[in-house]
Amino acid sequence: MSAQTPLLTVRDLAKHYGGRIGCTDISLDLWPGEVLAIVGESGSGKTTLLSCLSARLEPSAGSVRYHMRDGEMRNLATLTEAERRLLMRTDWGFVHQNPADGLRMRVSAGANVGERLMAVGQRHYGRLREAAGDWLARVEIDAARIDDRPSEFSGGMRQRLQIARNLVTHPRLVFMDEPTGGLDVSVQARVLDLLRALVSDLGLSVIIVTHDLAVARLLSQRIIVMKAGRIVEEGLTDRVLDDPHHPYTQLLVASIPES
Ligand SMILES: Nc1ncnc2c1ncn2[C@@H]1O[C@H](COP(=O)(O)OP(=O)(O)OP(=O)(O)O)[C@@H](O)[C@H]1O
Repeated sequence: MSAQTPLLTVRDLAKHYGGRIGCTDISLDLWPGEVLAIVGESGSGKTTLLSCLSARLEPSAGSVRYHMRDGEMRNLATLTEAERRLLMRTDWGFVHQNPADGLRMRVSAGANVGERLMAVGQRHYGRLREAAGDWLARVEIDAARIDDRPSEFSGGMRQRLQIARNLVTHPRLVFMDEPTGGLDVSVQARVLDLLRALVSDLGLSVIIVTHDLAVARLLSQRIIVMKAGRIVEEGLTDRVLDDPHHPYTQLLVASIPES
């Protein structure tokens, strides 16, 4: 794929809930290998935007186009349900804040990872198990736990398992919704380190929603700041956080506790 072609192109996107604005006037490009953070206070439209970008919610106006593996730029609104599901199971990942939303809690850790591979046609039991074992190791879960269910895992382990389940198919684009939001602070740091290493090793493109500017600083190269459904500022993460131009961003940055 040409480095000159964006992976995702968003133009004049809006989502309304009745008379209420979810998000509006959103235009952006995501480039291959780029990590983009969407930040803003509660109710600013982050989740609405992420849902529209990941084809979970139909926009009220505007377009989201994705550069498919075959090179075609497709408007997500024109995908068939089968095409959309295939994208979600293969080329895309989605890491939820609550691991239970992205895992099957009553099947083993190994099966949680293997299942995504089966969806792309891998059938050989030995190879599925080997790949699952490799991925558990990559997310620092002891191989001896492969037959345990996620319901027997700690919160941090569950989140690492959810990450493994998402990455096993080598997606090109991973959406993340507050991936460390539900974890204890001490556990957050380890999951963040792991995410950062995996994103860089695999050259992933990521769109991450977070209200935590420290998470945005650690993971993202570019940031968009949302307020009342609109983008009020965007730019390179270090620039936006070190030299915020919009008064709202200045307020957000000022509210980070000094560490
Ligand atoms: N299903 C819905 N029905 C009606 N209004 C909604 C719905 N979902 C979101 N909204 C409204 O859209 C706006 C944006 O909400 P959204 O959940 O996208 O914000 P957010 O930035 O993700 O907030 P949080 O950080 O609290 O998750 C809010 O005014 C919200 O009340």
